[in-house]
Amino acid sequence: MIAADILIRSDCALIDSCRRVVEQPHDDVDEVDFIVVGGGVAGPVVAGRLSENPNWTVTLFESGPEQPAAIDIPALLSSAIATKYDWQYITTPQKHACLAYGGVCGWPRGRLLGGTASLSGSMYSRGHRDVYDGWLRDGNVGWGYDDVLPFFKMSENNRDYNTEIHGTRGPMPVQKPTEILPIARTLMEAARELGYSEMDMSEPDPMGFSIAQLMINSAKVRVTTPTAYLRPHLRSRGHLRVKTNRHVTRLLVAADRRSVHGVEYVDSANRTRRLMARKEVILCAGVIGSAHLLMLSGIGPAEDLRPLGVPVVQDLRVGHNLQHHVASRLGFQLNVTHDRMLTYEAIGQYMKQRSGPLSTTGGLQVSAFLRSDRAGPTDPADVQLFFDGFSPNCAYAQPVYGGCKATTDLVRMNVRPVNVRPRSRGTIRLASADPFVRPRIDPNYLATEEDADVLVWGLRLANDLVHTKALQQLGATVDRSPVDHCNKHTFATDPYWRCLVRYHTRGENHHAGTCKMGPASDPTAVVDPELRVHRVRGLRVADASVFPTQPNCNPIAPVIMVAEKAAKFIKNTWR
Ligand SMILES: Cc1cc2nc3c(=O)[nH]c(=O)nc-3n(C[C@H](O)[C@H](O)[C@H](O)COP(=O)(O)OP(=O)(O)OC[C@H]3O[C@@H](n4cnc5c(N)ncnc54)[C@H](O)[C@@H]3O)c2cc1C
Repeated sequence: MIAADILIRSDCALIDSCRRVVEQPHDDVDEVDFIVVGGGVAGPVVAGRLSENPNWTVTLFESGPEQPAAIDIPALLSSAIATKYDWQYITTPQKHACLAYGGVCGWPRGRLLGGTASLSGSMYSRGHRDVYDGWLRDGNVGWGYDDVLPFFKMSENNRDYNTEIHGTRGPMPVQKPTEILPIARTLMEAARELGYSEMDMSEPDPMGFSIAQLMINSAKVRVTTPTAYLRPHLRSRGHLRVKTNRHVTRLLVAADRRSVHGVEYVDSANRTRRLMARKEVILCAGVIGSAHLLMLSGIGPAEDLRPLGVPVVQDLRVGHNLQHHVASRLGFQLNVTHDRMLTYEAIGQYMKQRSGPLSTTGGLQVSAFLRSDRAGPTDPADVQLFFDGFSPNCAYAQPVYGGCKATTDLVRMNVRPVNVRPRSRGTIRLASADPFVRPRIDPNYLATEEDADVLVWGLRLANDLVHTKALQQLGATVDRSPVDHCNKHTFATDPYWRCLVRYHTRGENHHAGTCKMGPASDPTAVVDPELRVHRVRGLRVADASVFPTQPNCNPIAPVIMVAEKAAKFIKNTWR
C-alpha cells in the first residue's frame, strides 16, 4: 500500500492527493459557530454544507489522520482494516453467535477522514421504501420515503441512470464499474438460471441481482465524502477548518444541564483543549463514537452512568436499539488460476490505463437483494448477498477475510448471505468514565431463531448458486473442508447450516440505531425528528446512529441522506 500511495500521490490529476488536509499543529481560535465531531461519512457532508454560508465559521474534528491516497484505489478498498486507521473494536462474548471465535466478533471501523467508508466496498444502495415509511409511521415527520428521496438525489451524480429516482448533479459520483469482470457476468448468469432478474439497487423495492453501483468516479477512483464535500473547498473557504488527529473527549454542558456550548478534545501533542460553539455542536462520530461521547458527557441511561461516577445530564436511552446486519459465508473454489496479483506491474497498469487488477472491486461487483422463506411475499428483502474474491491477493486484511497467502493457486471465493432485517437488538454501554476506555459493544447477534433461519436460507441459496451450470462451467466446487464444531452434522443439511451461522458468524459492518430518532412521546428516542438531542439545546446527532430501524441495504447512501437533511435543518434554524 505504501508503494501505491507514493505513486498515486504523484498524479494530482488522478486523485485528490494534492488537496489533502494538512495537519495544523496549533489551534488558534477559541470559538466558532458550528463544531462537527467526526470526519467519517456524515461529518464532511454537514461541515461542507454549513460552510456554504460564508458568514459561518465551521470546525470539523476527526480523531484519526487524513486518508492515505492509496485507499481510493478500488482493489485496495479494505487495505486499512486491522491497521492504525481502524479502531479495531470487538464485541463482548456472544451467547448465540461467533462461537468459533469464543463468541467474540471483530468490528472494523475507520479512524481517519472518510471514516468507515474509507474501509468500505463503496457500494451504493438505499433500501426499501417501507423502511422510511416505517420511520414516518413511528412519528418521525418528514422522514417518509417521499420526504427523503430528494435528499438522496441531492447528493448523487448518477452516471448510469437519469430517472426520477436518481440525481445527476450532486457531489457524489455513482456508477457501475466500466470494466465488468468475467466472474461478475458468470454470477449474473447463475442468478438468471435460478430465476432471479436484474435490478437497480436503488429502486424503491430492490429485488434481484445487480452489477452494483459504486461511489467511484470516471478515473476509477473511489470517492468518499471528504473528497466530494470538503476538499474542493478547503482553499477557498477560510471559515471551514478540518482538524485531523483531534479526539473529542466530552461535550461542554452548561451549568443548568440544558444546553451544550462546546467540546473538550485532545490534540496530536496530547494536550487537552476546548473549543466553544456559538450556535451548535453536531455529533457525526458514528454508531459507537456518538453514543460514547453522549454517555461520557452525562447524556445516557442514568442506571449505567451513575455507578461510573458520571453526573447525569439527561436520562436518555443512548446505546440501546443497536442494530447490526449479520452474515455467514460459504466458501467455494473455481478451476481458474489466480491472475490478479498485487505487483508493481499492476500499479503501473492502473496508473497508466486505469485497468488491471487494481481497477476493480473483484467479486464485490455483484450483489443481490432477496426475500428468504421467512419474509412475506410483499415484504422488503431480508437477505443481501456479497461475493468475495477476484481481488489482488492480500489486498484484504487478515482478520476480516481469514488469512492471506500470496498464491497463484486456484481462485477461492465466498458467497456471503447477510440478514439485513435482523430482529435482535443489542447495546453499547459505557465501561468507564475515562474517554480512552472503549465502551462495551454487545450486538446480541442471532438472539432469535428467525434471525438464524434467514441466514440458513441464504446459505442454501449460496450452495444452489455454486451448483448452477454457469458456475459449474468454471469448475466450481463448494469448500467442504472440515469446519470446526459443525463436522458432526452432514454437509448441506439444515443442522449443518444452522451450526455454520452460529459458529462462523460475521458482523456485516452495517451498524445503526444507538441514538434513535423519535418524537418526544417515544421513551426510547434520543434525538427528535430534526436530529436535536431531546431536552438539550445546541446539540444534534447526524449519522447512522439516528436510524430508528436500519435500512435493509449498505448504509453509506442513507447516512449521506441523513447528513444532508441535518444541514438543511440547521440552515433553517439559523437563517
Ligand atoms: C469493511 C466494510 C465495508 C463496508 N462496505 C460498505 C459499502 O460497500 N457500502 C456502504 O454503503 N457501506 C459500507 N460499509 C458501512 C459504512 O462504511 C458505514 O455504515 C458508514 O461509514 C457509517 O457512517 P458514519 O458517518 O455514521 O460513521 P463513520 O464512517 O464510522 O464515521 C465516524 C467518524 O467519527 C470519528 N470519531 C469517532 N469518535 C470520535 C471522537 N471522539 N472525536 C473525533 N472523531 C471521532 C471516527 O474516527 C470516524 O472517522 C462498510 C463498512 C465496513 C467496515
